[in-house]
Amino acid sequence: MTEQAVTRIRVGGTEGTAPYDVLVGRQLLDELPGLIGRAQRVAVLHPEALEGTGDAIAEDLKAQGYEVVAVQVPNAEEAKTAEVAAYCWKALGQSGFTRTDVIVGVGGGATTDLAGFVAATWLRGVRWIAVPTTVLGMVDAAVGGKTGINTAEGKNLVGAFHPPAGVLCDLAALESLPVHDYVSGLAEIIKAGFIADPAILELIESDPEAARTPAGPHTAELIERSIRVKADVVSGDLKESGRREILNYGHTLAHAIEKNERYKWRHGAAVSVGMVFAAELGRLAGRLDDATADRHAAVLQSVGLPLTYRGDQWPRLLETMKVDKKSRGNLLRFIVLDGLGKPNVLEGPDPALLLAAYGEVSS
Ligand SMILES: NC(=O)c1ccc[n+]([C@@H]2O[C@H](COP(=O)([O-])OP(=O)(O)OC[C@H]3O[C@@H](n4cnc5c(N)ncnc54)[C@H](O)[C@@H]3O)[C@@H](O)[C@H]2O)c1
Ligand SMILES: O=C(O)C(=O)C[C@@H](O)[C@H](O)[C@H](O)COP(=O)(O)O
Ligand SMILES: [Zn+2]
Repeated sequence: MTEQAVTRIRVGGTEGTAPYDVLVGRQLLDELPGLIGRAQRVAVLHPEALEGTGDAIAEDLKAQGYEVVAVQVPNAEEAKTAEVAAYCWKALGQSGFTRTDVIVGVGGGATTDLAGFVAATWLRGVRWIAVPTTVLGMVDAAVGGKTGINTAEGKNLVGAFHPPAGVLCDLAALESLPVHDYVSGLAEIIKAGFIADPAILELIESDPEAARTPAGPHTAELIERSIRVKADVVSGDLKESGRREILNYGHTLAHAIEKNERYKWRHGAAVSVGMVFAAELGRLAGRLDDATADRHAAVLQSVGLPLTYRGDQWPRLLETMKVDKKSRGNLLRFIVLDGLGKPNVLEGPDPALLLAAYGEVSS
């Protein structure tokens, strides 16, 4: 039997945190005990949709001699609440979970955001390992140490920077992912293309239909390139004091849409609309050329991502955007492009410019 190739991408340890590796390949769960090390207890957090996977990992770890605390959480954004975090803290407390024990988050970005947040807060911080099972989780959410939950007032408003000890991206997991969720993850891949690695856009544009499935010829390359973009950025700026803000491209509007939809829209779908808006904002501000701005809608639409949102919701969206984490006091700040692969900040745009840019995505 030929050995499967595993790609290892290092995320640098900055700001007092340890470096770690993101592994991309197949049959990676054998790596888990090595990352867990000498812990006595391991809490395996997984969503309802991955009950079978969660159970299999738990059984495997028990066979290796660990005491396993299995914690099943709701699917998707329903897991990113203070109530679910409290449920997880209770499970840890009742099992006697100590500072040398380890949390493993298995699932999409919602689950790993929650698992990381529980790890960041339990006993003021325990080790955790991410096992992302969605495209979006692999290329973005599980990498970089942003962890958190939502509140009624907005997306990811409570959280902590708490990098994982390792990230295992087992491409086989993507085979059970519904196409809607698979495509949602492509939005963050396309984001990486626009902000830093245009080769990503070319790969998708060469065969958009194939990009929609894990069987596509470029799946591993798209995932690895996007992880490299994220790893490069967060390695230099863990706590978002500067360059890391570029990863928020399209997110100012996206998070407002998600809140407006009571977190029923997938994050990637909202980011897609948010990037069309940000591209138009860049164009209207005189910073982005027409061809690159138009390329956004073209590539996003080609894979089946949405480009529009309700026109009548603009006043509510604008209100929500004011509590975006990039805002400073009353100053709204957006990431826009000064050209392909040249992200930059646009501060305090004229409200008329924002409204005009919203016209581009308004349905
Ligand atoms: N921390 C970060 O840096 C960061 C980055 C990007 C996104 N995010 C967050 O990630 C979240 C979105 O993540 P997502 O798109 O992965 O969605 P998700 O976690 O909501 O998962 C989508 C659905 O797929 C199910 N699922 C997961 N893996 C599966 C599999 N292999 N087979 C079948 N079903 C599966 C989940 O249970 C859920 O119902 C958002 O909350 C977003 O804010 C965080
Ligand atoms: O890692 C980052 O930094 C990002 O901004 C990546 C985003 O894709 C991600 O959605 C992140 O969770 C948004 O963070 P927030 O600080 O705007 O809540
Ligand atoms: Zn995102």
